[in-house]
Amino acid sequence: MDSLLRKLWPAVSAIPENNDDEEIFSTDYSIAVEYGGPPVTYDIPQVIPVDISRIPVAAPVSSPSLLKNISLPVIQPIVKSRTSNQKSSTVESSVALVVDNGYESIPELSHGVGSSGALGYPGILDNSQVISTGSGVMEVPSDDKDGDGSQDYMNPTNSESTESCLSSRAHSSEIFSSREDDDNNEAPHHVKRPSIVTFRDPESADVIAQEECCPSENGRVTASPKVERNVKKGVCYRCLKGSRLTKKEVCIVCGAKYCHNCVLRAMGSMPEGRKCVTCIGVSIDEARRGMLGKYSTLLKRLLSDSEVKRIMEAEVFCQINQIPPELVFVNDEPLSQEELVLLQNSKNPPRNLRPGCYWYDRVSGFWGKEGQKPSQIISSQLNIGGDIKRNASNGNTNVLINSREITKEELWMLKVAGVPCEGNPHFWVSEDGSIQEEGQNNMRDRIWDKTRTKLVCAFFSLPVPPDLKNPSGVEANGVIPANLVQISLHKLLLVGYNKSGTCTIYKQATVLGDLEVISPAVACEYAPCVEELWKDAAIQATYNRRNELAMLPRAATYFLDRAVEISRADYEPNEMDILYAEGITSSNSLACMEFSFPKSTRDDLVEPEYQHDPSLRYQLIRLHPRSLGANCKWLDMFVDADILLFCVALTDYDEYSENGNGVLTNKMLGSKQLFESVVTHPTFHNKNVLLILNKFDLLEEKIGQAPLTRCEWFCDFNPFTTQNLHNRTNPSLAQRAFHYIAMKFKTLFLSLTARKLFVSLTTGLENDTVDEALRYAREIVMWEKEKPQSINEWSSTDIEASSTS
Ligand SMILES: Nc1nc2c(ncn2[C@@H]2O[C@H](COP(=O)(O)OP(=O)(O)OP(=O)(O)O)[C@@H](O)[C@H]2O)c(=O)[nH]1
Ligand SMILES: [Mg+2]
Repeated sequence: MDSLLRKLWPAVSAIPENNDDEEIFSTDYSIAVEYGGPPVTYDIPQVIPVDISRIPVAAPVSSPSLLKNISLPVIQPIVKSRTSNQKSSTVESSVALVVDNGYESIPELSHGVGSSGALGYPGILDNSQVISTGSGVMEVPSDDKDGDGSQDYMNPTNSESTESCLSSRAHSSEIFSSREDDDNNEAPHHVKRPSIVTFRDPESADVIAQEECCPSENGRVTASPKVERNVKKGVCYRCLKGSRLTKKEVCIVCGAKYCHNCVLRAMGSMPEGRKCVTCIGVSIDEARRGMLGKYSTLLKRLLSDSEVKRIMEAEVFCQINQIPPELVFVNDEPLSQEELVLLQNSKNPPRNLRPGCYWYDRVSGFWGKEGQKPSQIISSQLNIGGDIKRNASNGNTNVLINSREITKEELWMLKVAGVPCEGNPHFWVSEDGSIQEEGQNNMRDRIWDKTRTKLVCAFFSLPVPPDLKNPSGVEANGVIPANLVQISLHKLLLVGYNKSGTCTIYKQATVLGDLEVISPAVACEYAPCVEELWKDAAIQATYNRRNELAMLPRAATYFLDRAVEISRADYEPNEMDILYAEGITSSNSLACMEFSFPKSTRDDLVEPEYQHDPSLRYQLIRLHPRSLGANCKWLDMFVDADILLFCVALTDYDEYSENGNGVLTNKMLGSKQLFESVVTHPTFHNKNVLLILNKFDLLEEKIGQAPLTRCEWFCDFNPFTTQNLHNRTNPSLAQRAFHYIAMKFKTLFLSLTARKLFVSLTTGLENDTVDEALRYAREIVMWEKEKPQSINEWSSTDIEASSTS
């Protein structure tokens, strides 16, 4: 209820910033490793068979612009040998075809053992075919009739025409052979194995892409090529030029990024969408599934609309890019192809389905990620997956719905719907929301019939039946009635020690031109709900005892008396309203505002899944530490927060605050203590935390006069030994101090939670820095949503934050 009331309060604003030079900040490639689930395990077969029919055939290249850019192919099998003194079952040699695409000079093969020689090829290609043969063991594919290590489709006699060669091979590559040398002649299973294939872009002498291959039962190559980042961050993976600011297109398989000049050369005609030619025929990286079909401005600049459309269609619909059914687990069982088709073609299929573990209540249609509350109500009665388990959503309420123990949020929803939940009942809920207690005959009202149920669902991000969002089934002018739309909010909870700057950050956010504050629209949407809520007897009884509510700001009563009037669309604040609003939102307990990120030029710098999405809304909730209550008990209210933003003033190290008993506490130690209490609170178990180190401008002024060692926690700070400042040649004392403090918090966080802490640097008085920090928070939230769940068959991707430059 408290959160409902909070929602009614007027909003204000905020800001953070981001230091992008340090690895600990926005661009932190180790994130993927840390959050990427259990180690990936692969079974590597002794020989990966070659099936020429699987080599993708590109659509005919009809476009002059494509022809101009992709030119002609060079296909290079590379033999990679490994020393035999590696552990048993290492790969002795492996061969891959690498396709180049130019008339340009033939690169040297600095990797791989072997000699190179020309291959026959018609006309212009005669001298541009290079094949290297290995001294290691090399399996000659059955198609290789001449035994030269190449497949004979490259032979002129097998080529129908130059153009068909171009269209089918300029964009294709295939692993055609590999062999393992195992002491026992037997490959051990479920061990992480060395990469068996090295792909190499002949023009990028320093860029190596490695692939871990796993042909699955259905013949699909579920390999996850990985690009070794032995190049400078931000540069193009082909020409090695540019910076993070250079617009780039990303391969949906291996994550290689190519600049404007190289993208078409590296990706060819893209018969399966945006993949390096060496990645064609390989399943996409599941962490990039969200990118499918979302093209970038870079592509649009290079190609015509129809070409972009064709590529995007291929990317979305081609077989190899579809979700592998065996990677979708429903109630602990992997789906078959038929079950996946059934699920995806049902009337209400899961949105954005990704490989992962889900639970499905086929009686009510509730659907969610394993261990989490329901996220959607999909079609019921689908015969897919196994039987639902009691602990499917990790509920701990002793209340069951259709044999599943429900979560705390669902219990609140039932209570608001007027369902008595005493005595650990087991309810049966059908698709239309009719609810019945087990062993009782009395069928209750449908839980969705009450407006307040929908309101609670919106607040706790619980799903409502799709029909409720549009009962008529017809969209009036394409617009769904606003008050019935379930709002999907990402909640950012901002907490910090006294005077750390949370209030300033919050206010910066509401004046910040980079955010679209959408509170007025929200107020209109919720007007009918507010009215119903305000009339509710329980609310009125609570409100009548407002003198006992220490957390309720006095000024709030001014507005709550007029809650209905204020929530109306035609409400206009008078001067008194504006004055009182200031009293609510300044430093008092709690304030929240909703916003979205408008499209920004910076979007072009990041991968599509992190770009502008107008349908996504964010809520910034600023909570004062004195509102946390004993043992931070009020943090329970924020169980649905997506991320915690913890603000620390960098200047606190030599400042003291006095408690009610006159005891002085070092503010940095006070901040540390609050940090420990908040991040170890069960509410934030497994939630991401972004540490905002604020007041950097003041630190720069102060650090010269007041050494950091004045705080006992920082007693070992030695500005001359602080490492890890990467390429920064001459960091200032303040920068060293900041880095040191960040590391202290990171180490502390790791010791408390065994997780990784994200860090951002702000000067709360500067808009840009707050904007950067909020965008960084968004990326962390999005990444968390996108990342595949704990299945071992693929690796998660890294993120490159938009805020880096
Ligand atoms: N120079 C500078 N001043 C800042 C910065 N951030 C906040 N301040 C100032 O620090 C003081 C405290 O900031 P608040 O935003 O009120 O801090 P708070 O976290 O809301 O703390 P409470 O007042 O206890 O609620 C204010 O005077 C701000 O103007 C910053 O980055 N640089
Ligand atoms: Mg304040």
